[in-house]
Amino acid sequence: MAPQLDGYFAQVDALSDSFIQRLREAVAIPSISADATRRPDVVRMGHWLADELKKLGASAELRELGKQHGTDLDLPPVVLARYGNDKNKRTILVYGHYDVQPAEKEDGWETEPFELTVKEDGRMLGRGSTDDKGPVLGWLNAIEAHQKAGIEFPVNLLMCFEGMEEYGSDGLDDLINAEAKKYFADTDAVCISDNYWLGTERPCLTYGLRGCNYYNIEISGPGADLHSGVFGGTAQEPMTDLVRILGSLVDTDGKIQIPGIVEQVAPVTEEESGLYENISFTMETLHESLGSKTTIFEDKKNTLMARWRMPSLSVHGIEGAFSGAGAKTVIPAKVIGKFSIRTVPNMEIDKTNECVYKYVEDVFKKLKSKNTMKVYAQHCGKWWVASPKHWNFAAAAKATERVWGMQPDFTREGGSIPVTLTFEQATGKNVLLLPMGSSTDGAHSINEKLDKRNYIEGIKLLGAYLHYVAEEPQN
Ligand SMILES: C[C@H](N)C(=O)N[C@@H](Cc1c[nH]cn1)C(=O)O
Ligand SMILES: [Zn+2]
Ligand SMILES: [Zn+2]
Repeated sequence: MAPQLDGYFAQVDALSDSFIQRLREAVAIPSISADATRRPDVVRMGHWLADELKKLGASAELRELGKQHGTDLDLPPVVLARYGNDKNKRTILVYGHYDVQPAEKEDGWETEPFELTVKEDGRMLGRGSTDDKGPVLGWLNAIEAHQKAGIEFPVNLLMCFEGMEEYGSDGLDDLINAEAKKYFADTDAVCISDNYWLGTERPCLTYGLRGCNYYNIEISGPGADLHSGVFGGTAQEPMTDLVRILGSLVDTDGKIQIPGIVEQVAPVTEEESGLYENISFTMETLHESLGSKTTIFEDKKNTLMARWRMPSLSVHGIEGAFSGAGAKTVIPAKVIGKFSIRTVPNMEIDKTNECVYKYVEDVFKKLKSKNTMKVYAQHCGKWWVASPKHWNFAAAAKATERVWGMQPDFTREGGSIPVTLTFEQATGKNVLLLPMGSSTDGAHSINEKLDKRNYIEGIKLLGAYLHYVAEEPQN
């Protein structure tokens, strides 16, 4: 089956240094979507990607999305591209994102975050290496290896790469819905490479994601930041109110304290209960990727369920608060607390928001503070669960066996890719998540990396998947 694959694999190996160089160039562009001052870099990254695609002979265009919600800031463009237009071939739509999370060397990075550093043990450190520049470039590299090996590309490839995924995919839903019957009209299936293996050895195919509702709690009082020696004890402090509210949202064991949240969660079925034991995941691997043994649960089943099919609430930070080294005796005048809830079936965005607003307002009222409080959702994306019983998954499973020599685990993911559900609903086609990186990659964290082995074998996997897609019979 898929006889040309050996030639393709040999070409990927031969081109591996230039594929790493392509990733180095991409990592060097600090395309941080959450930081407005970096917006020109995000835009530059979109242009760089479109140019790389054009050099490979793809037709690529930059689609503007208008202004960022509630601001005067232009959103970065979406890169839409097509490679191949043969009516006798299947058409696969792939999605990825070219924006990254913020990163500063001072956060504790071993290396400069925006300089790809390849270590002797094969770790390729750099912001965006695994999330999601490595996987996005995987598709481009697969095209190039086919061309250089003189092997016919097995499918038509449609590509949609956005620059706001790490900030709620602002504006993308509208574009996907508008293009469903136009640019994406001949899509037969969708593939997204933007998540991770559960461990470091066994690859996986993913059929579910949690959603994410992201909240701000704004508290203000004094007209300006104050000297705590002069005003401490005389003014009510926004920060004091905020930490009391934030501290009331969730307990030490992750139990969400907001009424009406866990009540929405779908009950565990008997069939589902048996699923977890067969997944290759150990608490030791979790400790390795966590960098500590501070887990809430001691066993695999409860841990996987907590990640995949239960909601969680995380407190992320406080805008406006003193957070530097040393000791600053300031009373901040206005602080914004940030937290999010990862949502699961059958939670609803609006119902969850109502529960959060009511709870936060009640807690604030009980504080009897004279300060002003505002709570609102900054962005919300829905959870997604699909059926892995589809030729799209069958092709990916065969490709995994061919490249990695083992069957993949079928997993769900604790993270969120807000547009997955939009693609499924807008195109009416099956969506598959086919990860490249592993559990120790540290996406969103310091020292984010992609192992060279996962990058190079991952490029082989993406190409092999497309060959098996071309061979797979209709369901
Ligand atoms: C799984 C994916 N690589 C990812 O990191 N997604 C982000 C997206 C996001 C940001 N805000 C809300 N969702 C994530 O899961 O945090
Ligand atoms: Zn991310
Ligand atoms: Zn991502």
